[in-house]
Amino acid sequence: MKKDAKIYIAGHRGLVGSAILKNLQAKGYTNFVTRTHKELDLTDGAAVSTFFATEKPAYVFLAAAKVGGIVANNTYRADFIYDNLMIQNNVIHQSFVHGVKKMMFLGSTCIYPKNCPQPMKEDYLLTDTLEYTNEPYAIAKIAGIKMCESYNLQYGTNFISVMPTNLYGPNDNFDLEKSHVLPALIRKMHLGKALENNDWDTICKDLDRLPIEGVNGSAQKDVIYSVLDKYGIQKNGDAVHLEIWGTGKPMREFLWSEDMADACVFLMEKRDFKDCYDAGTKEIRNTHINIGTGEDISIKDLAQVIKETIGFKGELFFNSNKPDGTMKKLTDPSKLHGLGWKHAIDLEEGVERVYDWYLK
Ligand SMILES: NC(=O)C1=CN([C@@H]2O[C@H](COP(=O)(O)OP(=O)(O)OC[C@H]3O[C@@H](n4cnc5c(N)ncnc54)[C@H](OP(=O)(O)O)[C@@H]3O)[C@@H](O)[C@H]2O)C=CC1
Ligand SMILES: C[C@H]1O[C@H](OP(=O)(O)OP(=O)(O)OC[C@H]2O[C@@H](n3cnc4c(=O)[nH]c(N)nc43)[C@H](O)[C@@H]2O)[C@@H](O)[C@@H](O)C1=O
Repeated sequence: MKKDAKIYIAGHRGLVGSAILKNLQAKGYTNFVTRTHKELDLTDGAAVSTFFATEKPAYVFLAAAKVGGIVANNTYRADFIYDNLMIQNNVIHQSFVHGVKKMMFLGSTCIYPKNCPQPMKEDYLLTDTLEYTNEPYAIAKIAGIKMCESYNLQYGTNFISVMPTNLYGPNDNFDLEKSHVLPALIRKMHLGKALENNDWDTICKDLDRLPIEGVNGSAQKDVIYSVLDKYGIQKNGDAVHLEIWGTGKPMREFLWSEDMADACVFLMEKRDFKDCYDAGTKEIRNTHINIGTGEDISIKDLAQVIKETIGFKGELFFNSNKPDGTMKKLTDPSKLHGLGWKHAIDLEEGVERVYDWYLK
């Protein structure tokens, strides 16, 4: 990529898209085109076609998607499959029509089977059935990989796909019902700590409940107690109890979003679709690449790390009425490591950084 080449980052305000933009800027790239969801709805085929015809980007990072945690995926199943298929179909197809030099499609490690051998190699795609909670999202992501691969084979395009593990960092979604586990636990424990300190100012700021002075009245406090209760944060006497969804036993692998962005830019600069050609078998194999750390942690232990970082002293309880999802999904990142890239930020440091960001 030349430093002045026109680069479209779809989803530039999101967790990953914002980190990709920052990474490219730091590396000296200068020519960006961006649109918010409001300015360009990527599910609208005609609007996407007009956008590509007008802007003619040379490179595209497809980091826009309908994204959410386990409950959001399981609840809004139709939205997750429809929005994601439409967004990626439109962006991939228009990238072909308008001669984009290289496009990167972002998938997810939920493309791998529910009971996949661990750690998960790229080879294990489409070898067994998927985890039910995010099956619609995963099927859209698998379609994205196969769409890139098929356009490359039929039309000679250069579209590459990456499959990131669970990500976290600045500009994440902290919605307590729809977000992923790491931002959800940061926010819940931040609120839990404020509740054990009777810090109503912090609670109100966090819940966007204004005017702040009003909460000293007991009626307002009751409202706040019921909001916190809905999110699994309760006060019994002086003790605060905080709900963790599921059994706490599932294992997850977490990657700092800025490391993820660095890996994306690294691969965009270094990797082409033709690199997937296996000279031995004369086949195109594994057209996607895992992006992960190769290390995982149980949800229970993750909760402990966040608890210690934030300084929340209350008790954690596990609600097994909420889904666990897949019990383990650890990537095998050896293909990426073999190309010369490895992550830099470990989980403890990342949790500290994202909590600092959240406080600011
Ligand atoms: N977060 C994670 O843990 C993981 C994410 N991924 C994948 O990485 C990619 C980026 O995810 P992440 O950054 O977390 O997601 P975010 O939810 O943080 O950001 C998604 C972005 O997509 C944009 N967007 C959503 N729908 C539309 C639409 N219909 N039209 C235009 N823009 C739209 C949003 O725009 P706006 O800001 O304007 O609303 C937002 O900027 C996705 O493909 C996701 O599937 C994969 C594995 C894990
Ligand atoms: C990245 C990946 O993310 C999704 O899959 P997931 O990893 O299962 O998502 P998650 O982060 O929401 O949950 C991880 C684990 O954590 C537990 N858990 C505890 N307490 C909370 C909690 O408070 N919130 C959430 N969300 N989970 C919690 C939760 O029960 C589960 O066992 C995909 O749908 C799909 O989007 C995808 O690709």
